[in-house]
Amino acid sequence: MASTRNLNRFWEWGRKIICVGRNYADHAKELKNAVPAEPVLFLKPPSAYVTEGSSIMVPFYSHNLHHEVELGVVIGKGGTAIPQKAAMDHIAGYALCLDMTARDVQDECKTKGLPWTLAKAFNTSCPVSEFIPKEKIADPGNVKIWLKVNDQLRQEGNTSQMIFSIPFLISYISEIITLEEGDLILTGTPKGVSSVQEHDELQAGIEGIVSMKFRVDRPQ
Ligand SMILES: O=C([O-])CC(=O)C(=O)O
Ligand SMILES: [Mg+2]
Repeated sequence: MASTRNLNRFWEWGRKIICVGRNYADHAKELKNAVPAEPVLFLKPPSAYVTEGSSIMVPFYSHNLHHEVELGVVIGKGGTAIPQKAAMDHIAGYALCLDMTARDVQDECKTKGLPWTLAKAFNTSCPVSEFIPKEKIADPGNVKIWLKVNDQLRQEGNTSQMIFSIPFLISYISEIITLEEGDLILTGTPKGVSSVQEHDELQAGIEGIVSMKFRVDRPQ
């Protein structure tokens, strides 16, 4: 039976957020990481979601919070081991997303060989735009995404630069982690990641499709 829940507010569903790392060679290189032969995956909990009107909070244990602008894919039809040729049928739509990252904490985790949870999964680490129905993006493998901090352009990339395509990612991920309606896949960030401070204003967009604004705050 079709679900009666509204995917327009997919962030309220409490489903998985699966993130792909190092999916743009220029970003892998700027952080001195090898270009991966297989997708790098990590998770954020649904408590990481924040929508426009609320602030991104700097975690109290970090002094180097980075923005990463990414195209998000919202799953409309679940599945396990989805073949690449059927992958696009499982998409309900898209959202512009930020993979907020406590870079100092991530660097420490990398050095110690520890998981990235504290660096990537804290409250407000996943700001999202409004839901973009699938029909509004004819080719998700060719859209321009950008991000400005206080009106200065920091990131600009095209999803055509992804190492692993959206159909490949859906197929690869679903073989390991069953995808469910309402799940979100973050497809990785292009180069230009940088530090944000309390009171900064972040603006990001998918050219011609959507834009969004978030303020950065620090808990008192
Ligand atoms: O922390 C990182 O650089 C990995 C990542 O999320 C990305 O490439 O989007
Ligand atoms: Mg990322």
